[in-house]
Formats: sequence, structure tokens, C-alpha cells
Amino acid sequence: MWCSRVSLRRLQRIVVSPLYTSSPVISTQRAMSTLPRVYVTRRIPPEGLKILNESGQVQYELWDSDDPVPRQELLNKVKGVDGLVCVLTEKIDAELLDAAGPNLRVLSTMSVGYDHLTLEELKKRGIRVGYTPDVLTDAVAELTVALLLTTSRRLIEATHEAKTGGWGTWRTMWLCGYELADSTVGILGMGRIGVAIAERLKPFKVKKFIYTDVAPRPELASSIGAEYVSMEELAKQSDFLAVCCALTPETQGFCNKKLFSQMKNTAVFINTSRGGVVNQEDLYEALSSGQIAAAGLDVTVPEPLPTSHPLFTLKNCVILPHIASASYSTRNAMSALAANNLLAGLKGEPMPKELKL
Ligand SMILES: O=CC(=O)O
Repeated sequence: MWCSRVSLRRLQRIVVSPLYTSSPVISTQRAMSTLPRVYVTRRIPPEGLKILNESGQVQYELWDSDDPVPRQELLNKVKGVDGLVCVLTEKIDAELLDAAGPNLRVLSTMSVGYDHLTLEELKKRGIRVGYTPDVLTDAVAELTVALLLTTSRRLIEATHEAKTGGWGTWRTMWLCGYELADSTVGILGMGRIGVAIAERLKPFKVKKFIYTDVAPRPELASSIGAEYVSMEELAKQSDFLAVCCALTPETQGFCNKKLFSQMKNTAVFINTSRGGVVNQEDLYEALSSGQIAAAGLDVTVPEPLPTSHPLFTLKNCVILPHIASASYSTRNAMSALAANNLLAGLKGEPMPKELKL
């Protein structure tokens, strides 16, 4: 349905009804309106929708589903739109931008990552881009710490043993893992999230924080007393290595055989950034041969990772389904920021969080 303020009441009814129909599209007749047209590629959390509804500034159509809109449907639906709100599963490339046509002037992604966007195509067309940094930093850092502890202290194996009869008597070395106290934590990619992770790990009595990035970032690193080291030193010294960098052509497959071979065989590897940063075949080798101790992954390639994937056969690999930012408050904050970015962009005003292209 193309929704404007005039049709808000109607929308509130219709938003619910598609759940019971065969198609998740909210569709009624398009309102006779000159308001900018926007396509929203997913059922976004209520705070963002409320902002769009109450703005009276746009008419929008929503793919009212938790599953991605099929590509062909997306290509059809974006024709002639002025704005687009998407999530990280939609590839925003030349094909899609061509399908949208010249009216498209604002893209707002409900994500901090933007590796699903072809930035040079957006730039070439003068399309402004909003994204959602900061509001998810706490949730991602919290989940990273949870995943690190789950992996290093073998919690998934332990609950499995307890539930399935493996729990015999108390044993001296059974289910031993690695502790943070007196350890060296390495951060690959020192940004807001890297700092937030270190702040949370510090009270666990970590001995030393080290990091690497394309260049030293003293303004961030000094707040947590982290030392800048080369990639090789990061691999060699880290007891825990947390990957927090963006996926770019430079970081694609960066965590590979070479890196794993430099790591301690007691080291724990954690990735909450993007699966593409890791060479998964090399990681499987490193984990199954005992080159490194364990890995915790919130992100993989592809997503979802097929249940038949070899990484799922390893006890020392904990895999989560990309949930780092998944708290109610954070997902709502992300959707609100995505809506506000869109509205500001369409008005030609500075966006609360705009990606510099
Ligand atoms: O992965 C999540 C995001 O990029 O927001």
C-alpha cells in the first residue's frame, strides 16, 4: 500500500492483515498523493514505521515479511521511487539502481555494515546514503563478549553434556577452557565496536589489549590503553582475537591460513563483523587440526550457513545466526534511525548518520 498520513488509520489495520494472506506485500490502491514514494524492503521494527507513518512526509510500500523480498519483486517495486529503506540482505547494485531510475535520491540501510551497497554506483548517481552506526555498538559489544565466553569456556558443549548424560563425576580436566584473566586480547579493526568490546572485557582482568588497523587510531585506542601492532604481532600475541573490521575488498578473506598459522594453538578466534573477512576453509583446517583452540562466529558465508557445512561438525566452533545487534531496544533504535535518515535525506537536510561517499 502506498501510505500517506491520510491513510494512516487504514495502514494500521492493513499492516496486520498481510500476515494472513498469501503475499506479504501491503497492497491497496496507491493513494493519490504527490508525496515522495518510498519502498521499504522488509518488515522493520515498530519505532521506524511509526516515524514514517507520523511524518506525513512520504507514501511508502512495505514488504511486510521477515523474509527477504524476492529479487524480481524488488526490481519491479523500486521503479520510480524517491527513497529506499533496505536491510543488509538486499544487494543494492547497478541493476537495482537502474531499475529504480533517476527519481531515487536517498537510500537508507538499517545496518551499520554497508558491504551490500555498491558505493561507487550510488555516488555516480548522486544518491545519498544513510546507515545506522552507534545505536548498535552496545548490543554488538555485549554479544561479542557473550560469544567469546561461550566459546572459550565451552558452554555449548557443557550444556549438551549435562543434558545428554555425559555428566559423570566431577573430573579434574573435563571441559576445561581458557580464561580472560591475565590474557592478551587482540582487536582486528579498532573502531567504536572494538573500543566497546575492550571496555567490557577490561573488568575480567585482561593483561593487555593490542590492535591493528590500516593505521594507528590513538584517539580511540588510548581510552582503553590498547597498543598498535602489526598484523603478524596481533596473530602471534593474542590469546583472544576479536574481528571487528568492516568487510571491504582489502579485508575480504583476510583471516586465512597465514593468519591462523601465526596464532597460538591455545588462541580463541571471534568474528562478529562479516563472514567474508574469514576464509572458512582455512578456519576449518585450523580448528580441526588444533592450530587454534576454538572459534565463535556470529557471521558466516553464506547466511544462513547450510546445516551440512563442515564447521557445524566441530565441537570447538560456536556458530550464531547473525544476532549481534538483536536486542529489542537496539533493533528499534536502528529502525528509527533508518527512518529519520530517510526523511532528512528526502528533505535535503543533513541526515543524522550519513555515509560519506
Ligand atoms: O550486521 C549488522 C549490521 O551491519 O548492522
